[in-house]
Amino acid sequence: MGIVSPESGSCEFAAPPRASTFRVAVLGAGGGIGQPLSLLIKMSPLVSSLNLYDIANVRGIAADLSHCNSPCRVAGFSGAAELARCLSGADVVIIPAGVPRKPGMTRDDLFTINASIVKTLVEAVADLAPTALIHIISNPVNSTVPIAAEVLKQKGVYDPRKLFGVTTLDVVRANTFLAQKKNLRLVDVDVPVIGGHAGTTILPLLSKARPATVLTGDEVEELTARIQNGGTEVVEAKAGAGSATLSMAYAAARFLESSLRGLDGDQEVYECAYVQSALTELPFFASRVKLGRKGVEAAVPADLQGLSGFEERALEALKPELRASIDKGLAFVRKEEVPVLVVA
Ligand SMILES: NC(=O)C1=CN([C@@H]2O[C@H](COP(=O)(O)OP(=O)(O)OC[C@H]3O[C@@H](n4cnc5c(N)ncnc54)[C@H](O)[C@@H]3O)[C@@H](O)[C@H]2O)C=CC1
Ligand SMILES: O=C([O-])CC(=O)C(=O)O
Repeated sequence: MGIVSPESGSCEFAAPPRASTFRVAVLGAGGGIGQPLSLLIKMSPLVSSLNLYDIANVRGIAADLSHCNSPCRVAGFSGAAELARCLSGADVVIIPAGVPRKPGMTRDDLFTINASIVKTLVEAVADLAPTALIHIISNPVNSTVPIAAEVLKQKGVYDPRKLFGVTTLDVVRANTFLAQKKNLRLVDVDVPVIGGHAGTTILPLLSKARPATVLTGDEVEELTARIQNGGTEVVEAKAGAGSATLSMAYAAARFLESSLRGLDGDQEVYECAYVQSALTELPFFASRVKLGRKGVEAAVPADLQGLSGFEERALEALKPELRASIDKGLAFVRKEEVPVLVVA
């Protein structure tokens, strides 16, 4: 629509709308992450339809959000009987359904409950939105992503380019903590984070940070530990009231935006994510990936080349735990005996 400029009286045209808009479903939308994430998605110009699903009642949340005067249409679906309608036509399905940690728990302690939740939800996605991108937030991500992959394989619809464990919060924390430590302009900072999403499997590559930053050995160790323990820092501060929700919603919204830009044909869209990977001997691994029209276009091997000695050692050290978490997820779906996982 043209806009008449009061100064010149001429008719100017607003920037053309983007080529595409997308349909997004959030499963677990009533929770601590689901609600603020849904608000951020409602604000996205790339999203035309937002479907909220939870076993709890989300109709009120949907009604509330729908009053925001952004164009995205919002609908709420509560209870398993409404899941099919929620998923129908989705381009991206985001899954933050499941229980969060309490102080003293590891992410792996959530496996008992969350593995079944993720399995059931991904079975429905496989049946009803088999071509959608799937963003898994539910912990333990190191195992829930292999669970999802195995479910999709058994259903005959697995496309490894479309399944992601959301590790963006690790990058968000790494950027924030490094910028604070070295007094950098936050907007310029970018730290790739590889490996997985639990304790020492989270490996920030500070030697690859942009802008290039000189850090002492002690600074690297201190920053690495803080990034690895970022989740626990929040769990302890919340003292029994859950884990990170607002920063996670922010991170998940960023990852969604990047995924949608990729789907929309934007070039040079990169994010770190936990995906099926051939970068190491581990079948799933978080690294920087290029996002495109079909999801992951390629993993970026360059980040793993020329690591510091500290990073090399940390990478080798994380592999046994990450492999055990992957095997535990796969065994759960294959109904094999679940291997015992020892985590710090
Ligand atoms: N990937 C990451 O970086 C992060 C992952 N998380 C994980 O995200 C998950 C959710 O955390 P919060 O939102 O804080 O928990 P929450 O307990 O506040 O919300 C979870 C929601 O899931 C719903 N839910 C449970 N079972 C369901 C099912 N079968 N179908 C649909 N909805 C279901 C619940 O009703 C609830 O509304 C946890 O597993 C947590 O560990 C949390 C922070 C960061
Ligand atoms: O720590 C947790 O349990 C939640 C999480 O994954 C994070 O904040 O990184």
